[in-house]
Amino acid sequence: MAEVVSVPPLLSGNLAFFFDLDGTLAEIKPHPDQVYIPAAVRTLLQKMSVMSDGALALISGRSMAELDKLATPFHFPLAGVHGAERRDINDKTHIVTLPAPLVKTLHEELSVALAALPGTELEAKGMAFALHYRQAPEAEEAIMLLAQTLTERYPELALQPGKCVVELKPLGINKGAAIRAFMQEAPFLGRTPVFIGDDLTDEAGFKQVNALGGVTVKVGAGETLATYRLANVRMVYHWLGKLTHHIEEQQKTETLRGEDYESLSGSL
Ligand SMILES: O=P(O)(O)OC[C@H]1O[C@H](O[C@H]2O[C@H](CO)[C@@H](O)[C@H](O)[C@H]2O)[C@H](O)[C@@H](O)[C@@H]1O
Repeated sequence: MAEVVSVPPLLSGNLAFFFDLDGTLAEIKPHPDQVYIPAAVRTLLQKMSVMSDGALALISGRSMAELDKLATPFHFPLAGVHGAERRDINDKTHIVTLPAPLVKTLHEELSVALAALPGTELEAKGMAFALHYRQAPEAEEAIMLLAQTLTERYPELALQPGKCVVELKPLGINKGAAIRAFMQEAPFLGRTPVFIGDDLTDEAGFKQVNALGGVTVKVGAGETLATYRLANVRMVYHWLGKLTHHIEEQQKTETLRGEDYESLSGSL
């Protein structure tokens, strides 16, 4: 386990940015529908995307449809549902599905089971299901047992715990694999990956980015494989603001140096 020492430095070089959403770019809310990314932060993300030639992607447990709504009016490369859905820089989608009969059976079975646990909520995402218990913390054990039973019964499934949620997702799907896929393609290829996340689902991303020699940042408390830490979502916004300014200044300096070089070569 890497020792988490400090806030991340202001980074330089050719960077590729990967951002988790809930708990990183947006504050955790009582209900998933209440979440938003402040307009100023969305604009900052677009600016960072332009500065990195488009090498910025959102990597989330949410569906891509939800990510697009939350990022509006901007359109970023995306990995949704922990990587089961991916939209690359050319808008090509890469989707991992579960067999339709299994999705139907799971939907029916989970709907009945959660109806018997007041305050819990089922979020159906096509190839994955989130079993929320934020409004019913007393149901945590029952939810976990239900998810474990289903993953044992259906080997196509994997269990993904999170903040007041347990998810069922296709086996082999994780954020690390999604980041690896992006890093094999332009404009991400050859850049240094930076990944910021807050939850257990982000650990696979941290592991992958560490292996690629990148920069990993955990938001909030808890054990992690990330190298750096930011205390909360507000600190993420603050750091992103400073980093964007820093990169902008660096790029201005490089442009000026390039112009100096051109005028010097012209006068020779
Ligand atoms: O990978 P992420 O972008 O962090 O998405 C993880 C899950 O986020 C959502 O649930 C979580 O956030 C909700 C809103 O703050 C909160 O009410 C809930 O308790 C959290 O578990 C989302 O609903 C899930 O689909 C995502 O997988």
